[in-house]
Amino acid sequence: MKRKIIISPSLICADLCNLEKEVKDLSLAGMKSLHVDLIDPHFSPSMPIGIDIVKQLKAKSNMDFDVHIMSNYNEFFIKELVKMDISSITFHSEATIHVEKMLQIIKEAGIKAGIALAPATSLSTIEYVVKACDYILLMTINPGYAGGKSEEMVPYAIDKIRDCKDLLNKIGSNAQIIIDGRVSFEVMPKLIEAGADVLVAGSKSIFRKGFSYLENYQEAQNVIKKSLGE
Ligand SMILES: O=C(CO)[C@H](O)[C@H](O)COP(=O)(O)O
Repeated sequence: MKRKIIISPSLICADLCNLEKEVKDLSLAGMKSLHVDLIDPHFSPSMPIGIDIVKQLKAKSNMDFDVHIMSNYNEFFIKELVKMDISSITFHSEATIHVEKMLQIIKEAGIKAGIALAPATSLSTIEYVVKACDYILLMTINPGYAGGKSEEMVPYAIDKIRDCKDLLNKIGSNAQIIIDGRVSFEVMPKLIEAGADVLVAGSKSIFRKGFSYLENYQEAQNVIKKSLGE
């Protein structure tokens, strides 16, 4: 089957004062997926987006909302999100005692489920539950802030993606690998070669300054096509 790479722009990189217009513009540029971070203060004091904003935006958009919970209150957020028309929900294993229970609540609602890992978290923590996952989200920066002010992707990001792909192959899992954090046009080919399926696009690609969303998305598509040898 032909390999497909999805670009999922990260909502926290958009103009937060104009979210409805921003989501519309991203959709008009041709993107189908939207990465939505729900962050509590344990992960980042910035807390850019709350549950009511997600609810209102979803009611106005046909994009596939790929929600990434960065919170210690997973059960609360998951139970709210499953009432909405959300496409996928990922939550952090580091912040969850009952990982299987969370996966079960999401799957029973007919929503795709994934586990997210902060850069320093070992892949061994997901080994026994990978089969129940549709996604594994690998954070390639330490969670919290978009914008690429100082921090670059962690240096072991590519090795970790390769190791994750090997683990999925070993277990016979079709889970897709989502990469989140400082995904630039320059690094995309390496991410794709290592096994990434979904690229969360932020300040260094879709939200790159000086270009429209359409121009940035077209560039991303060109990079993807080249990387896949199309
Ligand atoms: O999860 C995130 C921050 O915690 C963001 O999705 C991610 O950082 C995207 O923005 P950038 O590409 O600018 O890093």
